[in-house]
Amino acid sequence: MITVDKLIFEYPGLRALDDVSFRINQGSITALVGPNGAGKTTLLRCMAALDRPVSGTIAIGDIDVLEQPRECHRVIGYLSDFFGLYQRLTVRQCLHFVARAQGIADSECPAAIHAVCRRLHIEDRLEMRPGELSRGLRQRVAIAQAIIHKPSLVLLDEPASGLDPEARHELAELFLDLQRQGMTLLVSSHILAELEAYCTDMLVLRKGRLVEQVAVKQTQQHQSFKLLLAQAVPNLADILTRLPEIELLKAEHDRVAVIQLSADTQEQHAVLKALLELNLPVCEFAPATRNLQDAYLQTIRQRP
Ligand SMILES: Nc1ncnc2c1ncn2[C@@H]1O[C@H](COP(=O)(O)OP(=O)(O)OP(=O)(O)O)[C@@H](O)[C@H]1O
Repeated sequence: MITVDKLIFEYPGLRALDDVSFRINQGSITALVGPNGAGKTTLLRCMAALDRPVSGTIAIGDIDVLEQPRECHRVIGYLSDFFGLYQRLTVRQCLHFVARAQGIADSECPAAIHAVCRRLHIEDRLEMRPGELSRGLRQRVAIAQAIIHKPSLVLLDEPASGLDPEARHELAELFLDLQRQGMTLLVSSHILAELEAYCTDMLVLRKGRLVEQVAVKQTQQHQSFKLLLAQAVPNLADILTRLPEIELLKAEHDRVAVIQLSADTQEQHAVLKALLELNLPVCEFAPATRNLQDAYLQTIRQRP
């Protein structure tokens, strides 16, 4: 569990983080979103023990980040929004340097480099210098540097910026792979459409304040379904609320509804059968995915 409590950070004359509190579950992938200047980079830097807040606490498991910055660096991986790579070193030398700096024994470095390069599909670039690589490959080397010591929490600031759609897709796959290995990820990004593919949670920052924390993925026991009728049926909401297996979340114009059902597919089939037996002209009955971009825009517009 990562806990941030009542965090305040100030640059001279500017409060960049104002009483920010949240919790992140282990094994989650959380999107950190918000308009330019909202405080995302500042928050990530504080969590990485690179900047010191005025007040508040940050805990990564049982490590107090402000009190134990060195211990914190051992368990986190951090990718800065404007990362740099040593231009005169080869990829292998860059990774060896970072591995040693992270305290990996010299004799264990080749195995650590091999493992991380295999995961990031850059094994064939080890003897090249960063200047000879495309932006997407340089990004991979930078991520390899950030995770070579197998951190439990990875903080990534705008990792997808400047990447083409294919590279962004591969990045999403990589994040899911890291999650499967047991890592927790906090990813700041403006590309909301893609965050949806891998995020379990979303934190929305605005003007230094946390305005929303959303669980993006549905719970295991229940699933939201969208129901669309070919034509309107009077009192649709009343008809649906009478069915015991359904929890009505939303009904509009007697024609569209969002309902919550059991995640059990047999029970979902039984509900569809019951709807048809009521002679409802169902033309769409499908899982309703929560649109991250809509949720974000709604949040940002709602708050003054
Ligand atoms: N070194 C600094 N000195 C003074 N003010 C700063 C400094 N760095 C950031 N700020 C200000 O702090 C606020 C938060 O900046 P931050 O970079 O954390 O936002 P952000 O959400 O990451 O923005 P973006 O999406 O544009 O990267 C902004 O108003 C910014 O101008």
